Amino acid sequence: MTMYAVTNPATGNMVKSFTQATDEEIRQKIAHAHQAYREWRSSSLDKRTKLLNRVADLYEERRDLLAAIITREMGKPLFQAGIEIDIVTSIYRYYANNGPEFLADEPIALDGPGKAMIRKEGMGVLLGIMPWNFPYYQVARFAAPNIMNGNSLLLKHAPQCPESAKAMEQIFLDAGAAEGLYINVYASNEQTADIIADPLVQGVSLTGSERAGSAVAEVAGRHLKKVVLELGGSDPFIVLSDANMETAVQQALLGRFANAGQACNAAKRIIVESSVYDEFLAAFTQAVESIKVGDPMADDTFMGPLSSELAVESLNAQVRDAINQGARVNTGGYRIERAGAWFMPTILTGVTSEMRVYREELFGPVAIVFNAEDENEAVRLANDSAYGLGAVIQSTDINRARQLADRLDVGMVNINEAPGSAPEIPFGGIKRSGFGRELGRDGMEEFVNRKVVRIGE
Ligand SMILES: O=CCCCC(=O)O
Repeated sequence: MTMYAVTNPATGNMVKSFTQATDEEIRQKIAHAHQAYREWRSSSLDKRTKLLNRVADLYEERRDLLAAIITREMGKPLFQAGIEIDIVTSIYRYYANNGPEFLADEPIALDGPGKAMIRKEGMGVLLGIMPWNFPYYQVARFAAPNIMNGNSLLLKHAPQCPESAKAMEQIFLDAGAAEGLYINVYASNEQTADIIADPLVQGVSLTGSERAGSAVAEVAGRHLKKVVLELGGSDPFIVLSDANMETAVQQALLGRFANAGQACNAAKRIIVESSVYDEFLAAFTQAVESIKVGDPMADDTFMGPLSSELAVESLNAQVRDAINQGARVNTGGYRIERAGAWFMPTILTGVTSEMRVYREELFGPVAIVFNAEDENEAVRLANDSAYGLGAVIQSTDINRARQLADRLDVGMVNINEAPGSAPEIPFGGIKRSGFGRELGRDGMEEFVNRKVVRIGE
């Protein structure tokens, strides 16, 4: 079986396949990464800043080429792929510019004589396991802070992203990184477990499904390795009675249908206060029906195919289950019959707790809209989920929205903003959405040795 391959989801055709690493090659890669860490851990902060800035330059220079690679790998429209690369560039620059300050010694005020401080050092070789939905961005969130920390990295990307994985490794090499500082590895799940178990590997960061998260955490736990998990979400998007309707509709559309709805923090459950439910639903349906679905290489396409045949089959099964149990389809609701992995932008209403879509993450272009009697009912519905990643609140009364934010069981709340991220803002969730944070200062503190140095008088 060819595990690492590019299959264009717009056509269903396999374009290229890549050879999986042998066990021996993986052992060598780990040893190289460890050797690179031994040198990199004592490199100057100036050298680290220069490397990350050079990486950012190369993302800028190769923007078009890199964008075309992921459009082919996972179907993201070309202009959205370009935006992803711009965000990646800003993440590398953010850590290049702010990393040295985050790594400064922290003096500790002592009650007695002497001096003490926390110094921050790299921990060693880290493994990143990254998904296909934002092939460059997900890697940047892990790579930029950890290269700045003085760690070295092994990257196991999704089997459908071998070409972007290779392009990212090449960028590090071309930017002047020492051989072994950033290594791409085409590994199977079994080999990945062996990498986690290897004594030279100190930690693992995974962005992906709950299934992958619990498999990785289990192996990491057995071998006492630190883990960061950024898993799924079924984020609520709450529209209060005093929301600006135009903003709410526009941000719900972006929040649910950008990247064909394939984002952990997408606005998957739209919960609308009863007094504005009809108005919102009518305007939202009209907006969803105007989404331009088509060739992801074309400039005016907003939504391309889903990432793979498997993705479209799973989504279709969830939607069919809901329809069979009485959910209403306001628009869409079906697989587009043409070669490739296409699904119509869809709105479901009348969803009840017996349906799979009520509890499961919907990783595709399907919005569920709930009618909530009032604010309390909106909070109850929002929190009735095993996930706890993010939430959006739409209201013109900021005090009301802030109070409501305090009642939501999530890691992140956006008020009057579509879900999204920025290099300086920590990203992560609670409950079954995982633990740990990426981005911002918090993202640098996950895999760092906060070494205490105490000096007696
Ligand atoms: O799957 C998670 C993607 C997060 C995208 C974002 O940061 O907005």
